[in-house]
Amino acid sequence: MAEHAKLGVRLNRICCIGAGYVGGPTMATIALKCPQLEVVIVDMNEDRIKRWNSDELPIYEPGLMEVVKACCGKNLFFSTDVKKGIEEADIIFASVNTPTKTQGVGKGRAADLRFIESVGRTIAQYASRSKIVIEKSTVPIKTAEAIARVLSANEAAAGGSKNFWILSNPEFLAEGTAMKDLDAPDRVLIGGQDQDAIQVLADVCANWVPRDRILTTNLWSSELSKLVANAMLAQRVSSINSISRLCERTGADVKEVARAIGTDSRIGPKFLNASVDFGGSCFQKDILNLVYICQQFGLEECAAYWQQVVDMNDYQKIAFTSKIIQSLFNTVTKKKIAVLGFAFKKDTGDVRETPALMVCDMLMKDGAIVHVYDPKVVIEDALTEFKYHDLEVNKNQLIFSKSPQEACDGAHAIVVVTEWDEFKTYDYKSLYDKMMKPAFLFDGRNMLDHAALVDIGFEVHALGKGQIKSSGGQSQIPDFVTRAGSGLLSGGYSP
Ligand SMILES: NC(=O)c1ccc[n+]([C@@H]2O[C@H](COP(=O)([O-])OP(=O)(O)OC[C@H]3O[C@@H](n4cnc5c(N)ncnc54)[C@H](O)[C@@H]3O)[C@@H](O)[C@H]2O)c1
Ligand SMILES: O=c1ccn([C@@H]2O[C@H](COP(=O)(O)OP(=O)(O)O[C@H]3O[C@H](CO)[C@@H](O)[C@H](O)[C@H]3O)[C@@H](O)[C@H]2O)c(=O)[nH]1
Repeated sequence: MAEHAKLGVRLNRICCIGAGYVGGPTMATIALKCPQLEVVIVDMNEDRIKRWNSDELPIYEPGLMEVVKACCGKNLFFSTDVKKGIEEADIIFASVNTPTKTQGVGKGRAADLRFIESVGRTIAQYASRSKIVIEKSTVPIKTAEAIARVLSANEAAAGGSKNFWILSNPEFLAEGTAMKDLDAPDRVLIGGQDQDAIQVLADVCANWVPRDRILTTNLWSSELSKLVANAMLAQRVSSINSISRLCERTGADVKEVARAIGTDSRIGPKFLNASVDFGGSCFQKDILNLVYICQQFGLEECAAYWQQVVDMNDYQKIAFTSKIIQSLFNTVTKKKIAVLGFAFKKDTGDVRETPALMVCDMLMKDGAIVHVYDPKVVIEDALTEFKYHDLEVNKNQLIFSKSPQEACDGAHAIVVVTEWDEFKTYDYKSLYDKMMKPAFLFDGRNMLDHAALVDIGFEVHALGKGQIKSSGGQSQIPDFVTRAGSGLLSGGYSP
């Protein structure tokens, strides 16, 4: 069994604690790229492990099934036996969830570190040799110190002499493109205090990642960089979303503005798509975490700066949904509304912090009957997310449809929340024919051909655009309505 000459750790067996959206794809990629290594992913969630070992993986990610199929049972294993996983591997990744605290000190902002702490304690309990422990989870700065203290205190109490080298190796994959991101990452970041331990992980990654893309830093820079990367990305979305509101008031088109500014190489074109909001399990939680850390260090102005990114995100969802209600003559009571897409972005079934949640909730609170169609999301996951946010769902008001036709049939409006590619391919004429009139369409992703939809007869509202005209340049709203300005029945229509 290969052993590191200086550290004395065995190099051919990796264990990952946490078989979620990160642990699963990340370790499957290591198994594929490093056939000489054995990779074991352990999780306390039995159902999740059962699904990883089946043909129905617990998460949907393009390309993931192929990699799991290629490696599972050869050098990739999924198990609930955490003890054995820890005992047998000397390189251990912690890829457990780090959600926002929902109670106590720091409630609603600080990261809940109980899962990461429990990993430290479990390693302390079962480790019979020295180990390299790698933080894969996104954690607040200085978490490595906490893990090190848990491990060393237990080791001292047991009178042992094992070493634990803690590394930070944050993950930058995005859902929906995880396998591509892992295959060709912009960079791999490794933070640590011991250069030999850093080299062990760098050598694993160098099996497929060019060395110049493997960045090494001290522990604290690495931990903080992950939070900052997410904060900067989310900040771009909030910035363009704030401009989308201004565009709607002024007649500028947010897509044109994004293109105009994005061609400046200093700004760049990515992450400038206006949307209903940035969703997902990471952005909000990580910014709130950053806000909390700034506050902990007395940096109130810095905290307020980043808090505004989250506040803008909340405002955008409310503004988008309010516009739907206003446009539908200020009431959606008993009206069928078709919501296309429930996932927080395309190519995933993940609904954590999806904007669809607040959009549906606001519509239902106003009395609407919401019919959702999403190609991947299952209703149980959606209901769990409503519950997690303490949002009540009347089951007669939230229906998951099996097809877009079923969702749109008899609806007053279509609301596009997720940018699934298939939404571009629908026959909107036949959907329109079966809808109530006027038939409204709200494009929360600016992804459809708006002029063509106006040609069909839809009244189209797109994020960050003023009044949408037909392909022949005709206005879609009768003159007397636009002249009447923002009266209630005109739906508060802006130019
Ligand atoms: N989801 C993403 O796209 C993404 C990307 C980059 C980083 N991250 C970060 O990675 C971490 C994991 O995220 P995720 O989305 O994979 O979470 P997840 O909830 O999908 O998976 C975490 C898993 O850890 C398991 N777990 C928790 N404590 C455990 C313990 N003590 N022993 C065994 N299993 C345990 C849970 O049962 C769960 O299955 C988070 O810190 C997150 O912020 C997530
Ligand atoms: O121009 C844009 C880009 C994104 N979004 C939205 O922003 C959210 C997040 O999108 P994305 O970043 O693509 O997906 P995530 O899977 O949340 O990935 C982010 O969060 C991960 C977890 O930390 C990081 O690893 C990734 O690097 C980071 O991109 C989604 O709702 C997107 O629809 C926009 O509205 N407009």
